[in-house]
Amino acid sequence: MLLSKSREDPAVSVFREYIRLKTVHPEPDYDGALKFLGRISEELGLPMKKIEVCPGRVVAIMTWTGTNPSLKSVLLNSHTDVVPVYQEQWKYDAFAAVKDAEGNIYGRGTQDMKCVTIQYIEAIRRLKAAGKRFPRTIHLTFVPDEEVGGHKGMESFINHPEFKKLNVGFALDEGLANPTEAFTVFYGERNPWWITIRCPGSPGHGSRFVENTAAEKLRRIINSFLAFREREKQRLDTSECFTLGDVTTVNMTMVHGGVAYNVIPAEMDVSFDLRIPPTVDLQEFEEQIKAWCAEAGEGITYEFAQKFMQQNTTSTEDNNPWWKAFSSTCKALNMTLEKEIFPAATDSRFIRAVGLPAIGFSPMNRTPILLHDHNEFLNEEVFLRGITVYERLLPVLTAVPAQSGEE
Ligand code: MET
Ligand SMILES: [Zn+2]
Ligand SMILES: [Zn+2]
Repeated sequence: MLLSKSREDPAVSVFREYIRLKTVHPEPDYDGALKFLGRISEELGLPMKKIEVCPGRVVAIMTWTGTNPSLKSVLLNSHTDVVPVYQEQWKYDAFAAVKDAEGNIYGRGTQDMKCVTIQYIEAIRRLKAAGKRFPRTIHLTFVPDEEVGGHKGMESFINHPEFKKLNVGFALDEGLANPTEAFTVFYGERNPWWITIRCPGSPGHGSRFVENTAAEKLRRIINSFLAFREREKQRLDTSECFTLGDVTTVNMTMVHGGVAYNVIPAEMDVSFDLRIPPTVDLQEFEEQIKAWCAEAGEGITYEFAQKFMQQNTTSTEDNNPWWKAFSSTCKALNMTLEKEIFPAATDSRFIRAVGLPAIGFSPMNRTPILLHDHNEFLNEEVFLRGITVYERLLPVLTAVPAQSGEE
């Protein structure tokens, strides 16, 4: 036991230390994360800037200045927060970073996305130790609140003057594990729409056939949305080439209404989580929602809690120098890439929304997709291989020749 512990790669120990920080919602220990990152910045000899983009919400930026700092930079983004756990469903404490005999490290954030944060850091540690310098500057950004929508995190930061100062040319952010030998890369995302539909109706005594009730309208709304859900599911199930990112998902996630068993309510509300691929015409889609509301009865209104409207995707053509740099390095490492639309949402959507290219990539092959799930884990060998991947990617990405518009 002692022997195996003493043999652990120091990068794995740093990863496990980071997993132990409870940056978990609803009250993430962001101070703990900033302290940890501050120490790393000293170890690496890279300056770290802290920008409070909203009260209590700090973005940390570590910078490795290039030999030609007027060129656009490469951004390595990661979020520091993680989603809550159902501890009773876990094999081990979700914040203990237990490593089992096979080298699987268990913990919330092992896949989403504390692995990537430490892989960036450890790749840079190795490159610095080898005395390397690169033409383009590398910025590492560590952002809060991705898991609660990014409003007080990347969405605020992207509009901050400090973000403009970074002069970003290309960004890497998180992706997903892949259970096969291949690695998945994401060049776009589905748009999250969170909608609540309010169905007003005539109230009355629970013993009567009242006309125009909220519940009848609610039922029609639910039927329309869930029938559409079924059609989209069919489309995914019957297609050879579609992945989840290519169809629209609809899930009914909340229902509210009613005051007593025997009072017909004056209003009932239903909420849906919709994820819409970038190929869908969003105006048309909203018209469809309006039509469902109109068909379901009088007075129905809707409201969005989240309505992302940007549909930019990042080029994965070989004539794009960033993609070429990324994909040719992966090829040289004998990695097979599967290009997909990200089925959920990440901070990349804010980066792409301001017109910058961003690739979602977490180098985890031979790994089941367990983000947000019980017993999230990552094998230490897969983790260590990922460091090597970034160690190879960074010199190539930071040596992409100046493009037109760059001096
Ligand atoms: N990453 C989380 C998700 O996809 C939160 C993003 S906000 C839509 O649900
Ligand atoms: Zn994530
Ligand atoms: Zn997540």
